[in-house]
Amino acid sequence: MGSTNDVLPNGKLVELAGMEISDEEETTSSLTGYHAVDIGISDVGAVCLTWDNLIVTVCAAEKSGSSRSILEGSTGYAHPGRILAIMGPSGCGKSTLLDALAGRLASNAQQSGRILVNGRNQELAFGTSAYVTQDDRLMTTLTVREAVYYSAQLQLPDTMSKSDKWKRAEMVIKEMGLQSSMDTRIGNGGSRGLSGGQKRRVSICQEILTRPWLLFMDEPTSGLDSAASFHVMSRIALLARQSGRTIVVSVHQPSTDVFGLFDDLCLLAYGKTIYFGNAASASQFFSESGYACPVLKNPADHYLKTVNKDFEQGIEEASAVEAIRILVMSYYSSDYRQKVLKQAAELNKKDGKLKKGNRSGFLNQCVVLTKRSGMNMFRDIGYYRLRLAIFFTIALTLDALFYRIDNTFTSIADRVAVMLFVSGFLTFMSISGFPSFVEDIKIFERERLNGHYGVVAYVIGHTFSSMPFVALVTVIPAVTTYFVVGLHEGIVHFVFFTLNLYACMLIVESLMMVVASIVPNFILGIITGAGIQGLLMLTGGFFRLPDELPLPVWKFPLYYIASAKYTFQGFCKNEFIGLTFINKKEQFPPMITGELVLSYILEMEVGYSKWVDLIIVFGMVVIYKILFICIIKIKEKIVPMKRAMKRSKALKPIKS
Ligand SMILES: Nc1ncnc2c1ncn2[C@@H]1O[C@H](COP(=O)(O)OP(=O)(O)OP(=O)(O)O)[C@@H](O)[C@H]1O
Repeated sequence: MGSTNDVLPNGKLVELAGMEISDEEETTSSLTGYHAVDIGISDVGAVCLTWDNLIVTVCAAEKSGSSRSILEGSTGYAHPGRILAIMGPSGCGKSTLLDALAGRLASNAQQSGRILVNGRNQELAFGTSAYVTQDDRLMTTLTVREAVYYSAQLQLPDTMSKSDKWKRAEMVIKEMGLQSSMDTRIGNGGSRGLSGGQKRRVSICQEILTRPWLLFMDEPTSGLDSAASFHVMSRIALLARQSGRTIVVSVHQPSTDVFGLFDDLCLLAYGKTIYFGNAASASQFFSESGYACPVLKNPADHYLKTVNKDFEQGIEEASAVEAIRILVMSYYSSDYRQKVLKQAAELNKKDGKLKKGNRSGFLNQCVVLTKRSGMNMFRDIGYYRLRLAIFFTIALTLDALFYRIDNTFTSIADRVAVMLFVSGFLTFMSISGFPSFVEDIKIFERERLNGHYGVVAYVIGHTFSSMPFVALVTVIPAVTTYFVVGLHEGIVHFVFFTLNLYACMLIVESLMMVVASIVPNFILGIITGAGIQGLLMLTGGFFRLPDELPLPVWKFPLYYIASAKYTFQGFCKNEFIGLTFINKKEQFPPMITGELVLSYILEMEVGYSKWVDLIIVFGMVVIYKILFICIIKIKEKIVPMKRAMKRSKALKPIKS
């Protein structure tokens, strides 16, 4: 069986995955006798992670309030310079353990027990650790080179030159064996690009760029063949051993070679700890417990097969249940567990505040995010290109239906219809960009949690990158419609019409951003966003005139905060003020001015200029952006606070 010692014989110069590790970089731990880089916690950022009696439960059925146990009192540690592998059958709680350690448990999960980082109860989110999650949230329109290089620009400090960032990006791409796919787009279901295993490696590239001191990886080898798995894991092993990084990985089915790269092993079965300790000693533990690994069999396969009861029935299932029971009991009464407790206690003595890595500056992040987001919007057909084509087609249809409207009484209804359609329906259709935006938000959440950049930089990047595209989907329909339909003549009127339409688009975009921050699911988000839009349009003062709106709720405050009120009002003021309409039917007066149409027929507030309406709408855009930032910040503050409260409760002495 491969072991750490096979790979890194003490006192020898060894070659691992093409790179050298010298004996000077290794010392032997006084406690367990293994080879690890002895890192002085206070000098550098090395991270010792320990956890004690970690219990995680989730609400099984929210109404009944019953909960299900996912982790049942896990105790262990992750040591600088070593790889800890978490193994176990599917659904045994590997990801849950990683999430709990990384401070990322789902909101319906309850956690108790103690997690200490360098001997302290401190949070692990936002830049203090990196986490390669199981789902690869990548910008699918970018090539491998672009994705990793943008990541390098976002994460690596400004003191590093651009060429060095390029070199680092290329180096990690090569380390992950992606050099032949450098210029392939990542792709997704619609546009085929990289394979699942290649995407996995791009995710890893992005997280190891900065050489994080603590790295969590959920199934880093899923989708990879055994050779690729070995190469990927050996690079990660090298990262741990050469520079004292602490690495925790969950793995499903490692080959013998890959298993040989693990230093420590946490073997779980249905939430219970079967074994924790030196990976190489697991074989001995299984033998001592009566489940010896047959000769020439992959030990990882043997361990997993022994404790998997998912596919067994009757007597076989009972034997797996029995094996789990015996192994759990055997482990809890063994020296292996005593060693773990001792090692964890030793690691907890090393007191050190967690340091955030030195990252790229705010301005640089804004510029890089603007460029990256702009490129994504340009390449993603769903973001703006399809919308532009549809808006153009609709603009042509408006031309055909309202071609050169005249100045008669009947044109009043025509003009109102055009204004309503433009301010209502065209902007309503801006919701169609929401799915692309939700994908964007998911990437933001991953990168934000890993501390790549902050929410303000993201909002600035997204806003600036979208502005030219929004301008394009505004100007093209505006030019196509305005003159052919024959709306109010004059360049100033046209400019106002275009600016107001631009503001309409921006406000829907900003509103949808807020919706996405609360409902980050594109089907639920579209329903919610469309509902809010519909509500704001209905109360905007056209479908029911302002004086007819029920006073509570619909008039105060909805009518006054509905952007549709100001956009529609702005369009109508721009259109009607200064025009006179001629009557050709005898029962009506011979003419009526646009001002009278606004104040008596449409009951609009004509006491102030259309420019004020426009400024109010732009002000609302800013308010929505600030609201988005606040929601993200509040979520970021409240979730860790809740966890800290749960943890401090759990810090009460644990009964043995
Ligand atoms: N937030 C949650 N709410 C409800 N159930 C959950 C939650 N998180 C995890 N679980 C359940 O806990 C169990 C363990 O899940 P987890 O993802 O940790 O397993 P795993 O060992 O990583 O599985 P796999 O190897 O298949 O990824 C599963 O049955 C899962 O359905």
